[in-house]
Amino acid sequence: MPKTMFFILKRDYEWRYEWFYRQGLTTGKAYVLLIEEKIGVTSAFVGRSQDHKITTQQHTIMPLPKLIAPSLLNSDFAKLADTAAQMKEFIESLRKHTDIFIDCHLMVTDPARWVKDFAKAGANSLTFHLEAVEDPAKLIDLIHEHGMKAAIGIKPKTSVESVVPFLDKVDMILTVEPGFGGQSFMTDMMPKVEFIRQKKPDLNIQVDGGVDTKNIHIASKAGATTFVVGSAIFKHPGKYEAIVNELRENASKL
Ligand SMILES: O=C(CO)[C@@H](O)[C@H](O)COP(=O)(O)O
Repeated sequence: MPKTMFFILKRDYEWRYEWFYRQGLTTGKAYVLLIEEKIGVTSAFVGRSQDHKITTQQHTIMPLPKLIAPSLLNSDFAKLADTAAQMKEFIESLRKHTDIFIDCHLMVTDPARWVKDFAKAGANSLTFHLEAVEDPAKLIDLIHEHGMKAAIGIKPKTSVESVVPFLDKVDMILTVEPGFGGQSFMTDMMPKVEFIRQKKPDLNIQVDGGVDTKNIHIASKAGATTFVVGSAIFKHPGKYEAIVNELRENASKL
């Protein structure tokens, strides 16, 4: 029996076509019907023709949420931990008080050395720098084996193409020069975000460095979904919640 050809037109970040085939159905010309965006939910109607009769199915595609990730690097807490070992202890003590998702950005030369310790300490995700490891795929597997998500950070001068082989296995972070907070937001890094978003419409892409209420929409429009924010939050003691809410609101304004 010939095949039926389907395709889905999804408008989450960019219009994109997914072609897939099903065995055993009549070959027909596929139609894409209206995409509806209602209350942040995109519905794709997949049309197909079979024996010259068009039927449709509605698929609901939830766009990725926009997440604010406060970075403790530039906060009073950070004074407690200026080495990976101290950071591990800090995570252990933090974990006793909260079940919040903790993403540890390991700006260290031998991240593999810390995987087991940070998993035991209660980290949910480890971000390592592509520039710091010989075999990123092996480290990603090690992080996954310890029950954590894996993310790759790349420095401004590192080409975005260098992470393409790993995009199926990680979240992604694009960052300023690693190691310290308070740097300026790098608008010229946004084409990297757009490049990855085009390749991976459903990948969580983090932007880190100088993000604040005035520029977060730039990163969001480029396709970022998680925003690492340090100074813009922690330089306003007592106003954290209001700032995080404003960040989240501005990230959603596209
Ligand atoms: O993690 C890094 C650099 O490695 C910093 O970019 C911060 O964590 C974010 O700091 P701010 O720029 O928001 O102060």
